Amino acid sequence: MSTQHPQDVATVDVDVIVLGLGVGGEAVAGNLASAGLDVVGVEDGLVGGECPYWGCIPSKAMVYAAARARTEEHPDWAPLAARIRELTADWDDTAAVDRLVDKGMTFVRGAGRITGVDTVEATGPDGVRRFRARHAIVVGTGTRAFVPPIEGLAGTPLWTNREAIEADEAPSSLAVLGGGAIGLELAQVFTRFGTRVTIVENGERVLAVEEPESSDLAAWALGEDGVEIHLGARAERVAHDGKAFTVELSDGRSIEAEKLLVATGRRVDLPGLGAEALGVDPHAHALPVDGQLRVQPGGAAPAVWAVGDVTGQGAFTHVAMYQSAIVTKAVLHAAGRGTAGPDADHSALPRVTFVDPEIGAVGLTEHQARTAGLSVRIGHADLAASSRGHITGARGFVKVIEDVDRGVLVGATTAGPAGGEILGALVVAVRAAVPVATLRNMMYAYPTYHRTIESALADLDTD
Ligand SMILES: Cc1cc2nc3c(=O)[nH]c(=O)nc-3n(C[C@H](O)[C@H](O)[C@H](O)COP(=O)(O)OP(=O)(O)OC[C@H]3O[C@@H](n4cnc5c(N)ncnc54)[C@H](O)[C@@H]3O)c2cc1C
Ligand SMILES: NC(=O)c1ccc[n+]([C@@H]2O[C@H](COP(=O)([O-])OP(=O)(O)OC[C@H]3O[C@@H](n4cnc5c(N)ncnc54)[C@H](O)[C@@H]3O)[C@@H](O)[C@H]2O)c1
Repeated sequence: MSTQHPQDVATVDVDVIVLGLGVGGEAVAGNLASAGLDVVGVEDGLVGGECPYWGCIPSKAMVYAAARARTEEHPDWAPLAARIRELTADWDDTAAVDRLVDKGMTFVRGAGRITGVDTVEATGPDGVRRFRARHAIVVGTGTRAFVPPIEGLAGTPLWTNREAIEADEAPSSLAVLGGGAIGLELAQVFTRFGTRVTIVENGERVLAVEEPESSDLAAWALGEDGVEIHLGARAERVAHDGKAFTVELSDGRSIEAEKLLVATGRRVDLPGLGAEALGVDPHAHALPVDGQLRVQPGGAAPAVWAVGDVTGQGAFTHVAMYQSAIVTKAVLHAAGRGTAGPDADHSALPRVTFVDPEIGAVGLTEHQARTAGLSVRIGHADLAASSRGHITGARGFVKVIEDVDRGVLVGATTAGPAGGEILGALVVAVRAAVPVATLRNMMYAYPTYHRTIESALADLDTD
């Protein structure tokens, strides 16, 4: 550990400082270093962020293994735990750091904090280091699991997504707080490995950000797998006696479980990253950005860009990746290299919740479209009524939302086997504003699940 005093540390001038090297920051830092800029990247945890180590990649490996486990009499967790250790390189980011360093980036392990419109201070194992950016600071600090202030919860050995992903064995029982994407995906994984799972969801339905039909399907599917779901119930008190948790609910019931997974949403840490130094309200839910993803504190815009979850435009890896290309171009332009690129367009945001059956969605839900004041027509079709659904007995549906004034789709849901894959067609339809008339005058291969899109489009007439 260095014994230097922070005030003795000289400030090093660089072209760009990237704060947080998760999905978004890693891509921007790599791109800019490859383009020849002098880039310093500051990362407190693992380079790559949540997605490869505790998010998308290991959780989808779990989903994949759980689909097979469902058909086995005595599913074994050990091979899955080994597979996850392999996929995450045992939670080691050496290869990712080396990739960035090979591109010319200077890597600093430590917690970074913005101290001025162009300065960052990083505190890590090697002490304090200070940097000043000639062209840009890029913030990609992501989100952390939010643990609600429930009596007795703090200080217990609770699980967030991280401990759930790192689990060496499936517990005998698991209580899950929160019926969002994380809670649902992990609940289904563990129940399929023999864990008795109970979900406690504050709201009136699970997966509340999606269509009510999606909530019903997800609740039905998890119920079929044996998951118990308590809706409209708040956890009021939590206790841990050294062996198991007791969760007391607002409706008077209580749940006992060996483990407790808290999946009640995620939060950005604006005070922690020093957002106040930019003139941003540290209590805001995200960094406010313009179309070029430049931070907009309200007054004069500093040369600071944001990428990924911290922008509040959708907490998905594909959002961070999409935004990283826009930020790369914008920073290169600010550095006098190349032309300005187009603004980000988040209107056709795809989401896939990887429960079985998968629930894909893009753009607006029916409720969002109506709230936005659009003149709306809805088309709905059951997968079971399609030829392929008839053959396989699969459950699911396609729902499309038309903006009648423009004659285009503004949102859609594709739920069923491969729902996330079928979604692709409707992401194109929404993003490219393909006229509904054209979508109706095309062929859908027989007998596929995606033919249900054609049936949903035909159903628009009945609305
Ligand atoms: C269980 C789970 C499953 C998910 N599944 C999917 C999925 O299937 N598909 C999908 O699209 N998305 C999924 N996501 C979401 C996805 O992981 C995130 O959207 C994505 O990781 C966001 O990338 P990011 O770069 O914005 O932030 P992050 O990946 O969170 O990375 C931010 C990085 O910044 C670092 N950092 C933070 N503050 C500082 C600081 N002050 N100084 C230095 N470093 C700092 C952190 O250590 C971290 O490494 C999932 C998330 C979870 C938790
Ligand atoms: N497949 C994917 O792409 C994927 C998978 C996992 C996560 N993610 C991303 O991560 C984000 C966060 O996921 P999440 O599931 O943690 O959050 P979420 O915000 O989607 O869901 C949290 C749920 O917890 C409930 N809740 C809040 N406080 C509660 C309490 N005290 N008791 C009981 N319930 C409570 C909320 O009503 C909500 O339904 C997602 O929105 C998504 O962007 C994506």
